[in-house]
Amino acid sequence: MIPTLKSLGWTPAFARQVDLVDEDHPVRVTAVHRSRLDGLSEKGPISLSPVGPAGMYAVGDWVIATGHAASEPLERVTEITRRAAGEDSKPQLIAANVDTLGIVTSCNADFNIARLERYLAMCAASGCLPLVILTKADQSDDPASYVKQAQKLSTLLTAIAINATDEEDVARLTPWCSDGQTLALVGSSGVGKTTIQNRLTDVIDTTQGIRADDAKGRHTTTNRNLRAARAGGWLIDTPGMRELRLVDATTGVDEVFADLTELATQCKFNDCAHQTEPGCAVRVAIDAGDIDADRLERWRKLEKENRFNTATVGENRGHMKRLQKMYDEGQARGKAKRKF
Ligand SMILES: Nc1nc2c(ncn2[C@@H]2O[C@H](COP(=O)(O)OP(=O)(O)OP(=O)(O)O)[C@@H](O)[C@H]2O)c(=O)[nH]1
Ligand SMILES: [Zn+2]
Repeated sequence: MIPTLKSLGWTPAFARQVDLVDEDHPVRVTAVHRSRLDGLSEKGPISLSPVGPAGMYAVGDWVIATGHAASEPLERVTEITRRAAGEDSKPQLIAANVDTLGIVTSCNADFNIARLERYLAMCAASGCLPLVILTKADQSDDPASYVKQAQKLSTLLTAIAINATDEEDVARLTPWCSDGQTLALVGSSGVGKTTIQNRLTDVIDTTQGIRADDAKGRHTTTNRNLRAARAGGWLIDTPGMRELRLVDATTGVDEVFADLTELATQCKFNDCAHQTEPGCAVRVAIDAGDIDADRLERWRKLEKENRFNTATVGENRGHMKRLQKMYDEGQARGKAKRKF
């Protein structure tokens, strides 16, 4: 089935970035290879050559195709990044334009508030809406208590308890993957991500390919990374998606711990560490039982980790920027005709 632009997730936020002329048409990136992009447009699957290093694109990006040349990615609505594997901390793009981040955990020992907060901070930094999916509800005596605990973490999030092996239960997730909506799932191994994805999409065999036209002839592209949901939306599932770490989430941490950051503004000292300082509003709230001391500890830990990650990533980003500038200067070809 050939999708429409709207069903691919094209919105006014992207439309207003470009003036389409002649043969130009928007393409959603479905896979990023070393020197080639797979995409899907109103005309069907297409293979594109990137305008710069392939690393500047992510699954879910929108580009403008002129023939088989891709423009640089249009400005993203959301952006999920992580630190690359190993100890160097280059930020790595995982996915773009994901509307909802499904944070999957189970109604059992996997359920862990600190981990949820970490994912929520990352979600807030990416710009996605958080959806907490509590699986294995069928194996818990009291799934509602897990929903309650998760819901307490943020008014922005929706928490749902399901049995991921039950078709009807999983169907409750369709509002987040219908009408061109893009959903991505994160969570520990074994919590049920694959089970959910297979029920939301028709393609069980993830290696199944679709045919695509290419300048060099016909070849096979796989739709493994951006999978069509039965309900009319999309699921992003990339290897990187499965192993996310907190990066550049300063705003995210502040958002998840808004109650604490708000309180901290009332401390007597600007640089209050909320330990033994006089006039500490946070300690007063803890002593009064309004705030959990553990929560303060988790906040400290996340802030510290995030500060460290952001510093090293920032250094790398400067390097990436210089590299990009070189590419930009060398290649004026096939760029999107942006209005601004
Ligand atoms: N009873 C029950 N079993 C579930 C549920 N969700 C997942 N499972 C089972 O848990 C096992 C692991 O599920 P997966 O979907 O493979 O988990 P995953 O998150 O994709 O794991 P990774 O691929 O390792 O990241 C499978 O045997 C599922 O059938 C649930 O809600 N209820
Ligand atoms: Zn304080």
